[in-house]
Amino acid sequence: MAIALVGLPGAGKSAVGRRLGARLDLPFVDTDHVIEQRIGCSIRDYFEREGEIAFRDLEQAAIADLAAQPHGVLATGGGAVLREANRQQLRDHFHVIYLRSSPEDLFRRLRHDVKRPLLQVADPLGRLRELHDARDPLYRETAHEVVDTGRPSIAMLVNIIVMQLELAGIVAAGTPPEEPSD
Ligand SMILES: Nc1ncnc2c1ncn2[C@@H]1O[C@H](COP(=O)(O)OP(=O)(O)OP(=O)(O)O)[C@@H](O)[C@H]1O
Ligand SMILES: O=C(O)C1=C[C@@H](O)[C@@H](O)[C@H](O)C1
Ligand SMILES: [Mg+2]
Repeated sequence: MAIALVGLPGAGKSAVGRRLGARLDLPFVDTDHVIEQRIGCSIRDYFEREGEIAFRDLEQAAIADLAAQPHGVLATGGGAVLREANRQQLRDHFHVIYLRSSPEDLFRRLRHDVKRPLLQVADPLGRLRELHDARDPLYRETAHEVVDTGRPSIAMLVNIIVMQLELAGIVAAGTPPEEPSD
């Protein structure tokens, strides 16, 4: 079984994906980590040194490799849907879930973050609004399901996703629920 999470930076793809993988007893893979292992430095440093297009090429190669053997829970980078080739690979080989978040919620979560290169600007909330407007249609086009992340905790989101996967017949019913620890 192969599940991919898409959504804006801070939507919870890594945090939710890791716990969803543990819950379903599936390996968890984060494309950002795969890329960092390949380049041997942080994405932020690579962005600064080589630029966004070089990063997007690496991201496309990583997604193509992962889609060739789809298995487990995949957290994609926030910009993975920008390229048509990635949207198609994800849609064709994974059950794709869009973790939708408002720019305001994301800003609250990420305002002290220094790791996300696209948000190191004077007006990060404005930047998140632009990213949301530009990418929301692409996330929707890629995803088989949309889950709103505004109110639920990470543990609740895992429970909601598992319930939806059970209803859709993608995982067997009856997986014990996540403890609400956050
Ligand atoms: N539903 C939520 N409630 C509370 N905190 C959350 C929620 N979702 C994510 N967070 C927190 O927000 C921060 C960003 O989450 P995470 O790193 O999982 O985002 P991401 O979607 O993987 O972002 P990126 O695309 O930049 O990799 C983390 O500190 C995470 O614990
Ligand atoms: O939203 C984006 O374009 C990005 C999100 C991160 O996950 C990384 O993939 C990178 O920082 C780019
Ligand atoms: Mg992440």
